[in-house]
Amino acid sequence: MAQLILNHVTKHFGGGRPAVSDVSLTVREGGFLALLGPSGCGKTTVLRMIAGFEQPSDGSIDFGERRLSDAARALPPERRNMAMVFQSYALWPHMTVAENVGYPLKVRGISGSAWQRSVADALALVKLTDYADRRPAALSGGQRQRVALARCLVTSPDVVLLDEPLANLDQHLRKSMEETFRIFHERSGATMIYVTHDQAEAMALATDVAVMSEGRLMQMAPPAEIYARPEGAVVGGLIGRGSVLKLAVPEGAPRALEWSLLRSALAGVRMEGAGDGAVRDVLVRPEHVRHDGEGMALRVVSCVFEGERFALTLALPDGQSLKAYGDRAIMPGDTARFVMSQGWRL
Ligand SMILES: Nc1ncnc2c1ncn2[C@@H]1O[C@H](COP(=O)(O)OP(=O)(O)OP(=O)(O)O)[C@@H](O)[C@H]1O
Repeated sequence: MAQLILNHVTKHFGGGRPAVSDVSLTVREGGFLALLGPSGCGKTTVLRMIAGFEQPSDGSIDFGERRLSDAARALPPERRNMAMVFQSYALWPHMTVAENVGYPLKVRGISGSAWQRSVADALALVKLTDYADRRPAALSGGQRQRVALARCLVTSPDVVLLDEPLANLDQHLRKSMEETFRIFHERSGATMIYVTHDQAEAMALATDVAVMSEGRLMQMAPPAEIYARPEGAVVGGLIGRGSVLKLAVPEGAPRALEWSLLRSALAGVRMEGAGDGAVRDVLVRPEHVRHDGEGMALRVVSCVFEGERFALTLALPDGQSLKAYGDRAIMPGDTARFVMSQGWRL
């Protein structure tokens, strides 16, 4: 096993902005990297370059000491010991579950009891032992995705690439599949790279989260770190459900902002050192906004019951919108007092 290293990787498909622009990152050995970002930001292109389906226009991709590709040459996909799981599962409809799972072994000339054993182990891991003789058409979406995972497991890949593998499943199934992915990752020891639109999924599964925007890597960090200390408005707006506010914050203020400072900024008080151009992006998490008699009076725009709490949208004096969580309903249109216990300067 080794680290997967992308070194200043760029991909042009011709004309206009590159699909991927100067991306450098290292996936730790056995790590689980979630690649997150809005549609068209280049996530799939990064994955396809790692798999070997696309070649970088510039930069290089290494696995440990081994050069996988650069602009001059590229190792073909079948010589990378990687496996890719797609949104569409890509199962053979005429083969049984066991035959689908064992197909990559057959291609490698493995048969007989070695074949049986590997297929049985892989099916056991994804809890599909009893489904070995079924055809894919007789399986649910989640079961099909587990067959695709088992098929990728039999070859003991160094790297598993997953392109939105849960996109076609309902919310409940996604949760249980997350657990399957976690077990799969632990047992296989493979490095996993997971492309998703869904930040909650990324946070739940990954050891590291990389956020891309317009072909560029904006930030890469462990989930708790990227949540607590996002860099810039794109990452701040994408990770979690916070509000990115435009506030006049004094030059030299700390990144973590306390209520006293936030209150002055909200009240439009000109602070020492805050010139006209000192409006900055400040992230405020809904869990840091609480109903408090000592707080600032804000108008409630909406109040939605989410089961374990109420999700509120509040209007700041200057019209900006702020999300908050509460433990009781407040009528839209009413005014209540709120404190923001902390903010984060992006
Ligand atoms: N084969 C191709 N030829 C030309 N342009 C391409 C090709 N593949 C991707 N692109 C362009 O590269 C950009 C990045 O695409 P990519 O599929 O990597 O984004 P993505 O982040 O995976 O998006 P999504 O989340 O919608 O799948 C897009 O503008 C896309 O149109």
